[in-house]
Amino acid sequence: MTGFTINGTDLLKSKALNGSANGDANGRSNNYIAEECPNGATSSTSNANNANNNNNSQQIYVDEAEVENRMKMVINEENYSYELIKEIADYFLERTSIRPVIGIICGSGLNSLADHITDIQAFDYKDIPNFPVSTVEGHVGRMIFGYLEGMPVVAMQGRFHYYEGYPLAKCSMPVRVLKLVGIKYLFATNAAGGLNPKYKVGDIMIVRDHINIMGFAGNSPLQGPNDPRFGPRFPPMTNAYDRHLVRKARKVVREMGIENDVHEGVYTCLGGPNYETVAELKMLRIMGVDAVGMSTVHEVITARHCDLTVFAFSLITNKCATDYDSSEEDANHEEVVMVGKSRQSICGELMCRMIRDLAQDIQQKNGKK
Ligand SMILES: O=P(O)(O)O[C@H]1O[C@H](CO)[C@@H](O)[C@H]1O
Ligand SMILES: Nc1nc2[nH]cnc2c(=O)[nH]1
Repeated sequence: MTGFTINGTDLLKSKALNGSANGDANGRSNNYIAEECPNGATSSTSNANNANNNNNSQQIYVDEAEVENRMKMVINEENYSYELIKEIADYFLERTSIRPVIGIICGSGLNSLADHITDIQAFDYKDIPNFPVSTVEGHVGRMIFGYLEGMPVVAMQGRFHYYEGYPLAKCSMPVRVLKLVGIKYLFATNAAGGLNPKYKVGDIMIVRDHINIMGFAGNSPLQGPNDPRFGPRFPPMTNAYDRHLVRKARKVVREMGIENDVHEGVYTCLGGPNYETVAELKMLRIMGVDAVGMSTVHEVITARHCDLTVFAFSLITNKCATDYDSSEEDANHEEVVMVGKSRQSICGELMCRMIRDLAQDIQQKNGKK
């Protein structure tokens, strides 16, 4: 329970005195008074010393047990332990005999990528213990196990975004689940705004690299204690997007005859949910960004940390306006989802051909052993 005193008047005194389950008879011993300092900082002192404090400063009563509970919540939210992630992985392993080699994350409007999977076994996120739920339109919220081009795969129809209120570590926690389920490759897809002036709506950008803008501000999915069972404290990111898979994508795109509509470029993730201002987009372009989204980067960092091989592509769902007189329509999620749906067959074909090619490589490698 928290209480507030303003100018010496205890606004929640009755609650503080009567309602504290953990406090003493006066409901006070486990409480702290946080005093608002003149410079706006907050200092905490045991309320035993302050019970009679009647000065004009603002005071905030904070219940110790409540603080502890909230700290636990924060720690648990942001740092899913290895054991908890293993429990989620085991939930799947106990319910399906499929042992996927590739994990696929379907971007906004790209749920249909999973339609190519056969012999499916599907799990709704809401039924998976300790799993978050999808709250964004265009993200179904289902984990699908099955076979694609003969390869055992698992696809996430729906991902988690920072703007939904999930910390980055929780947004990318499913990648660790998939790692413990056994995948070796992560194929991430997303919808993104095209910042490179050459990109058209409906084009595809093979992600060559990313700029982790949220990381510039110290926000990382790997923040907090490192568990070496997942990976090292300081993982490198120079080969974040596997160069062999990028080369393979180039070949596949040529075979499909779509090379004029496909590019290689740099993706960045902003926190969202708002789209960018013109000034922000100009700055991102100067930095070398080709496509802007609100996902993928933290998933890829988490994937590389646990040594998964990553391939990613963005579907360009809108063109980013970099001048104030631009005739581009304002970015909006309806358009994003609609373009996703209208380009589902080309995106699906790219994904299937990549996986077919990769399956051949794996078979060849295994044959050589
Ligand atoms: O990255 P995905 O999930 O594909 O979706 C992108 O599209 C949505 C905005 O329209 C945001 O969620 C952004 O991240
Ligand atoms: N941040 C961002 N995310 C998107 N997702 C789809 N389009 C966009 C965009 O223009 N900006």
